[in-house]
Amino acid sequence: MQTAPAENILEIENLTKHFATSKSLLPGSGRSVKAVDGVSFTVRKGETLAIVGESGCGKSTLARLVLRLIDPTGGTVRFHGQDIAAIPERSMRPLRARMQMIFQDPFASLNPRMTVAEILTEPMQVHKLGTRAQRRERMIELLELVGLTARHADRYPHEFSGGQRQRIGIARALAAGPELVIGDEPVSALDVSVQAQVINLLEDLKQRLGLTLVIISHDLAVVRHMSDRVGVMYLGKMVELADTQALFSSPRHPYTRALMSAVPLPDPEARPDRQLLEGDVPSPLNPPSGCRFHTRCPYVRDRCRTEEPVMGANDDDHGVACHFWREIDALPRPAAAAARPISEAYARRRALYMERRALQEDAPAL
Ligand SMILES: Nc1ncnc2c1ncn2[C@@H]1O[C@H](COP(=O)(O)OP(=O)(O)OP(=O)(O)O)[C@@H](O)[C@H]1O
Repeated sequence: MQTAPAENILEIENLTKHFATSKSLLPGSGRSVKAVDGVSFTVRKGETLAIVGESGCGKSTLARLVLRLIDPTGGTVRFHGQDIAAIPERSMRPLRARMQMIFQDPFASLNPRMTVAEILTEPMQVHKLGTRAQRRERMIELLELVGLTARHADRYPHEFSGGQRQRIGIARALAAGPELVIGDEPVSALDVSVQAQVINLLEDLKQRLGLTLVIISHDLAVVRHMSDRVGVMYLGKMVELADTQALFSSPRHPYTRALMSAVPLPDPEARPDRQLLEGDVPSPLNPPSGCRFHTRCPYVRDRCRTEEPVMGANDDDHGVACHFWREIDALPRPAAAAARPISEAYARRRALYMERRALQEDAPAL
């Protein structure tokens, strides 16, 4: 018996955002920041999809485009089949309740002049949900859902710790009952000891409320722990998309391979063959021709300089935008951090680290 394929909650096709620079306003100058440049992928109902990549590769812009917080330059974003990139703002309003965002910085994203009760009831008011009494009741429910209590309702954001503020940010995102939640670096501003608690909370809420999550992160450990699938971005392009297990055990794109081998491990002697990327990420104002990664790729060939590789879904659902990934895959693999068998020493230190993290003690750096 065949199982039905998972329903797609989002279908993103050829999504593009070029930001005009002051120079590009001059006719014919053509200078714009190609922040997101022809990205296509789907998000399946109930999954956690992570988007990873270095700073400036376009992750946050992608998140904002998906929620239509900014308008795309081109492409489509279909939410349950409806292209939200094309509809007027007024038609977007009811959809906003169904798609919400958790921001990176819980210090900046909560209005310091509002009480927690006001912060959490505001989205319900905006979306005209329930009576005043029902909203108050729901606000208390939300607090309890994220591990706070009714006692916290009349306090102001500055009275909370970073972790508690992020819990309030999560409760606010859940207030209008969304199906899709996008977390833009949801734990990267938090202390390591608090990160694990917030990650666990997000996973628990996802299960209990049947949410679909998209997590934007540069932290491969967070991504590996939380996600079902991972998309890797480089300079405005998606270069690889695969199940988390497949991506970490056999990364195909030279960029993904390098990204993973750059993850620091506790035992430096265990990784003499670490593959470091040379040079800086080129400017998105003037990205390289052909494959955008060719200027830093250790396997570059002539074709890469002129012809752009396109990511097609392969038979096993592991997409990669590289002309030569098959040949590269057949070469001896540089020890990708996540792919190598974990040594006993590393496993012991990792277990100790996780234990301390759970106990909220000062954890030694990994
Ligand atoms: N409003 C804007 N105007 C002009 N350029 C922008 C704007 N927003 C983002 N950019 C540029 O677009 C590119 C992608 O930025 P984005 O914030 O999406 O990257 P990111 O991967 O999320 O990086 P980070 O992790 O540092 O936030 C960067 O070069 C950035 O400078």
